[in-house]
Amino acid sequence: MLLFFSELNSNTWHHVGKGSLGEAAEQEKTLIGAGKVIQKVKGHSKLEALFRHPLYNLPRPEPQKDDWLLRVKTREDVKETESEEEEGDDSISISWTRDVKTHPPWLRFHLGISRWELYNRKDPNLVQLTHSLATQRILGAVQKTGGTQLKLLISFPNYGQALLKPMKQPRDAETNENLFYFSDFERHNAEIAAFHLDRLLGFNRIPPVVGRLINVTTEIREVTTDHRLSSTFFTSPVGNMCFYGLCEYYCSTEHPVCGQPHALEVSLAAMLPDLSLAPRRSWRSPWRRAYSRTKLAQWEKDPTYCDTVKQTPPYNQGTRLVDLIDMAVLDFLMSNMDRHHYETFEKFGNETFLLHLDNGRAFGRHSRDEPSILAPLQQCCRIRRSTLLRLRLLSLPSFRLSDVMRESLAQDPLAGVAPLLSEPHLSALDRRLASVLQVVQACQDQHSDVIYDDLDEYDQQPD
Ligand SMILES: Nc1ncnc2c1ncn2[C@@H]1O[C@H](COP(=O)(O)OP(=O)(O)OP(=O)(O)O)[C@@H](O)[C@H]1O
Ligand SMILES: [Mn+2]
Repeated sequence: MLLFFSELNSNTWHHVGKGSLGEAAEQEKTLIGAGKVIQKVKGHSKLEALFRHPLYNLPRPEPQKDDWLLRVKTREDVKETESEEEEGDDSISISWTRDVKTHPPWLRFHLGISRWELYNRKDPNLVQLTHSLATQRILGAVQKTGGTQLKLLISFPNYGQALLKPMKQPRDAETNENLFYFSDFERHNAEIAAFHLDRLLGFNRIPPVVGRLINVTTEIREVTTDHRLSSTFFTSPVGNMCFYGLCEYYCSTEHPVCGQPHALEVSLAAMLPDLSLAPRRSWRSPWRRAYSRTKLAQWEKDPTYCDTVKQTPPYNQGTRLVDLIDMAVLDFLMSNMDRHHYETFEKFGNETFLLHLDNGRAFGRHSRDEPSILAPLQQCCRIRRSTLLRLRLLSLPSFRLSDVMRESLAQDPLAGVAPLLSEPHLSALDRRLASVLQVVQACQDQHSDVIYDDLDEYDQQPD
C-alpha cells in the first residue's frame, strides 16, 4: 500500500494515469448515442471498480464504545429506567429486541452512525434502508417545521420516518440567472444527487436519500392529519392535484406542487435519530454568504480571512478546517451556494465529521461555475490528502466522476422515470473537478503545507 499511495502522489502520477489505466478506459468507454446512455459495457462497472480501489477501502480502527452515536440499552439499563419512571405504558408494543436481526433498517442505520461517518458504504443495510423508503406504505405525512421551504415528515409502518421534498420545477430547468442564490427553489433531484456525490467522494456525511413516485392524493392528502396542510390542496385548471402547504417561501397558490394528475416525484431522506436521543449542534459557516442583494460577507472582502479562521476555535485544531474544505469541494462540484450552517452530533464534541444536510439548492445551473464556493480551499490552501487523491482518481478516464455519478444515480428508483441529472449537469462535474485540482496545484506552487496528511498511518503499515 505504501507504494501505491506514493505513486498516486508523485509527479509521474499523471503519466501512470494515461498509461495502463487510460488504455483500459478507452476500450471500455461509456457509449452514448441517440440520447441513450448505456451504463455498463459487458458487465464492467466503473462504479464498482472505484469502490474496490484502496482509497475507498482504507482500514479503519474498529470504533470504540464512545465512537458510536447510540447503543442499544442493556437489560440492566432498562430495569433502571423502569424503576425510575412510572409504569403502565400501554401505548405501543415494539417487536424488536437487542438482536440486530429484529431491527428495522432505519434503526440499524441509526445504530451504525459513528464519530467518523454517518454510514459504512459497505453495510448491506443501506440497500435495505433505501428500498424500504422507496416502497413502504406511507402511513402519515405532516409538514416539517423549521427551514424556509415546504417539506413533509413521512412516517412508515415500521416506525421509520423520512424527510420529503417534492419536485417543484421540471428536471431540466436551469435556475434563472437573475435569481439570487437565496431565492432559488429547492430541487428534489439535488437532494438525491448530493447523497450520491458525497458517497462517491468517500465522505459518507449525507443521510441516504432516495427518489419515489408518489400519489399525491392517496399517499398525502388522504393520510395526512395535518389540517393546515390539507387545507392547501386544490385541483388545478387542467385537473392535476396540487397543494402548497404553509412555509416562509413559495408556499402559495402561485407556487403549487402538482401531481400529474396524481403522480409526483419526491425525494425521501432517511431521518437522523431524534434530537432528544442524539442532540446536534448547528455551526454557522465562516464562509457564510451575506444573504443580501447588496452586502458582501467579510471573507469576500478580506484575502487574508483564512488566517483569522485558522486561529479561531474549533478551526485551530484537529480536522475541522479540512472538514470544512471537504464540504466546500462538495458544494463547488454541485454548485451549492446555500451552505450557511452545518451540523455535528453533540456527543462527539469537536472530534467528528460534519453533517452535510440540506442540499436542495445544489445542481441549479450547469452552464456556469461559481468559483467563490471554493473560497475556503483557495484562501486556506489546505486539503486532506485522502480527499485530494480521490479527486485525482475521479479525474481519470477509468473512474471519471461524471461516469460513476451517472452509474450511481441509475440505481435510484426515479432513474426509471428520467435520469436524475441531465448530461450537461454531469459534464459540469468533470469541468468543476478539473478546477478544484487546478486550485490545489496553484496552492502547491506557492505553499509547502497544502496537504493535510491523514494517510500517514497507512503508509507506515507494511504491505
Ligand atoms: N435527514 C434529516 N434528518 C433529520 N433532520 C434533518 C434531516 N435533514 C434536515 N434536517 C433538519 O431539518 C432542518 C431543515 O431542513 P432543510 O435545511 O433541508 O430545510 P430548508 O427549508 O432548506 O431550511 P433552510 O431554509 O434553513 O435552509 C435542517 O436544519 C436540519 O436540522
Ligand atoms: Mn435550505
